[in-house]
Amino acid sequence: MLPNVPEGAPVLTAAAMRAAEDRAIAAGSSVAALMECAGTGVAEWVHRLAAGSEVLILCGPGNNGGDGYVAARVLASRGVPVRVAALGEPKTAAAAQARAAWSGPVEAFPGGLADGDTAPILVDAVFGTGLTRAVDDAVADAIRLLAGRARLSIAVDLPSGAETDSGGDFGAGKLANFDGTLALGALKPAHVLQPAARHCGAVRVIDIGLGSLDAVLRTSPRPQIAAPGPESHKYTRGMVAVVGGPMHGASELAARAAYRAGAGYVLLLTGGLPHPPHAIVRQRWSPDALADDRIGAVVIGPGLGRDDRAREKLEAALASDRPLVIDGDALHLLDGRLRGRDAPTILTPHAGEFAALFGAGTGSKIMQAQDAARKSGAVVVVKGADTVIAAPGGRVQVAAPTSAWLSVAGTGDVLAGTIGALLAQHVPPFDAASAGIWLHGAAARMIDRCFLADELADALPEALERAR
Ligand SMILES: NC(=O)C1=CN([C@@H]2O[C@H](COP(=O)(O)OP(=O)(O)OC[C@H]3O[C@@H](n4cnc5c(N)ncnc54)[C@H](O)[C@@H]3O)[C@@H](O)[C@H]2O)[C@@H](O)CC1
Ligand SMILES: [K+]
Repeated sequence: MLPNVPEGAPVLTAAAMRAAEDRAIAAGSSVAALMECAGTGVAEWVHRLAAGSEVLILCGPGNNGGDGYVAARVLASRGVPVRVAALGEPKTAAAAQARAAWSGPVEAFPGGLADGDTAPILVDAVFGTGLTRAVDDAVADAIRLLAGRARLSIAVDLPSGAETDSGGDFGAGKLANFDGTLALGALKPAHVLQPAARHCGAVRVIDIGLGSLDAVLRTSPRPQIAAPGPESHKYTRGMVAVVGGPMHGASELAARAAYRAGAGYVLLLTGGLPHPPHAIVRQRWSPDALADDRIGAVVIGPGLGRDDRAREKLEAALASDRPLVIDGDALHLLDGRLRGRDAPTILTPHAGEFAALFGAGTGSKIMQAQDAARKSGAVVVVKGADTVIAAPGGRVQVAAPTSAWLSVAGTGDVLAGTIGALLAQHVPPFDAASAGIWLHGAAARMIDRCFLADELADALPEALERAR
């Protein structure tokens, strides 16, 4: 049930890590001291997890390899059987010092390891944040093979071959799958962005003495959502209007999710005959349908359609001064029409909708989301297995990876309704988006597999129970 990366944690790029390292050194530390901390921290985790089994540590030529030599020395001093295999001699002074302090043999990697060789515990300290180009095929293949054969595989800082800042895979499909990754000092984008994130396994951060870290990017925190009090009534709990269209199911799901996420009153503007759940108030759409100033948020897009009538509804929603969640079909009709809108606006595109709206951008998903938020003036939620939330002012979060079972029809509609409920309760838009994604992810993890979007909506109250 635990998310596999720490919540609310700073995420630093390779350059930001180097800057933090420089600050620590200026304050009296040294690369060797940081490496000693890192390697000792790795050894402590491995010692605990290895439970006496033999450990094979693969060391690269840079400081990631240096961490590996330190870990080997510390593990051996604690009586753990350790083997070290290295990709050449160390190229940095700190790594050479760590290598010199390792008194055991060093096997050649990958060539020196006999075919079929392995150890129950495999530690990858080949490359970390210093990797700037693709890893040789023979090296990538050997890491993948050894990690696959091991009972437990652990990456030091990053799976070797991961691109630190974009979460890309330098090896183009050759990254090994690890059971765990020990992030040194702080998370990096590759721990949360795909495809690298899925290769990390459970990520834990090791404190290496860098002090407090200031980062623009963080993982989404667990939200704190207050329960209603004695003074609450249906309108203070938040009134959500869902503007529907020809695909009734989608707007029904958004409306249901809004209630399940705590809204006090949900109005579904599609019309039609009454049917369960009767708590959803169904009305026909009219141009002045959004004039009720008790409406705290409008959700538009799920099941809206893309015809002239849909355009007319979107036009009215954009012209209103209500906070808006714009999703699905409505994103396809936007055409840059957000300019000049003062009320809070949240856009929730998936990758395809994002590209259609903002074009095929360059840079990491994080940078593209920040750019889109700046250009549109809206909070932009770029959905996916690595959902990024960006605000126009530059604030940005990545949600912890959640259940891949969310890849089913209707879950996006549930998310739009969930965010709508929080927005209607006057949660600021960035926080509403962040908390909505957290609730949605937590609900998915709780119901586990093969769920219907309706069931996801119905699991939101249990997720809310954990958001206190
Ligand atoms: N930044 C920090 O604060 C700290 C970093 N530490 C460790 O240092 C790592 C970064 O160390 P480095 O910058 O030395 O870099 P790495 O150890 O990640 O790798 C760089 C080395 O690999 C070589 N290299 C790069 N791409 C290659 C390729 N495709 N094929 C073959 N060789 C390649 C480089 O020439 C260099 O020798 C971190 O990931 C972490 O493990 C820790 O030791 C201590 C503190
Ligand atoms: K590594």
